[in-house]
Amino acid sequence: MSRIVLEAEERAQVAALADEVLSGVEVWDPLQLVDDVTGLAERLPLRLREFLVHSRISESDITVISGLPVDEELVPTPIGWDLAAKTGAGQREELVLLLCGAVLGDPFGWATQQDGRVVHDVCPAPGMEKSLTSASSEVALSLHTEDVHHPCRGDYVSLFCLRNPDAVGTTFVRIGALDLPPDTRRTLAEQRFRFYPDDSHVGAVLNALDGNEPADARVTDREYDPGSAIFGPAERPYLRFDVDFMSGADDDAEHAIRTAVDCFARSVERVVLAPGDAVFVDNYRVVHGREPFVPRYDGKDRWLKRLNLIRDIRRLYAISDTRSRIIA
Ligand SMILES: NC(=[NH2+])NCCC[C@H](N)C(=O)O
Ligand SMILES: O=C(O)CCC(=O)C(=O)O
Ligand SMILES: [Fe+2]
Repeated sequence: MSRIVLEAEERAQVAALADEVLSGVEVWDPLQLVDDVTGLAERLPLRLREFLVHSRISESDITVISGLPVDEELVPTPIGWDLAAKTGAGQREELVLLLCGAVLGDPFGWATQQDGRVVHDVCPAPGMEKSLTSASSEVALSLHTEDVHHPCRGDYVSLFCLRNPDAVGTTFVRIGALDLPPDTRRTLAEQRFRFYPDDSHVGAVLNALDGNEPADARVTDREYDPGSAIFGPAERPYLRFDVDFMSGADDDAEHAIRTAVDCFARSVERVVLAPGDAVFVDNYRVVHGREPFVPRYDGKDRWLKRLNLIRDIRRLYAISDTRSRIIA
């Protein structure tokens, strides 16, 4: 994990940049700003930019910025992402995340997720306590690759912490730390797996199931080509994994999934994000999840902003028929 802690002066510089940009926009819409943030990010503190560029080039597994500005008069935590969207809660924080993220990659979103927004809210929602989505609380969010089903899933998933009063941990397994038996590793590297949209993708799954069925019971409106769970350079491989939304083609492949899950449990690390911390998780090198917690619904709940980043937005344009940052 690589970490930078901003000095007070650097924090003030980021806040001033964000305030200046915000004062020039009439209606806050991150999608309108997204073409500009890469240029604006040139005005972040030099030490921060150098740190992020180095992270990108070295493929740092987990990159943390501490000491980013969070509004001292931050509004209460919205009760669910849809309320956050409706009220426009945490706009300056969305912009701060966009500015930092733009140094690592190009921001994009999903038409099927959180109403097609570019910046998401991660906060607990009533009725979702035991769901398999980021709005859950009482159950652990299993270790996953973000948006495991899609070839254009993010190179990074980034999380900016606005509140975390109960010190709930975000969990990680770095593929470099995984001690997989050789035969399991070999099986995972074969194209014997299918990956499905997770339950946060509304409309991507035709029959919403209750989460207890095997992943391949999720009948969808598109074909899911078999792929491998481990791929890329042998000396520095990539991982694609979400036990809740993948299936193996045969008994051996299913067994490899279960063995990998057991190995994850032995290599899991945790980071407790504090307000002002942003983490950029390399979505090819690391699976991430979250510990369970008790939701409050009193305005003081844990609250993160989330942003997906792809290293080159053209990978997305190339498989689309419109030039959009929102994957249909
Ligand atoms: N194993 C899982 N629960 N995967 C889904 C992860 C949560 C999903 N990314 C969301 O935004 O809600
Ligand atoms: O809440 C967290 O710490 C992680 C949530 C997560 O995995 C996500 O929002 O994709
Ligand atoms: Fe996630």
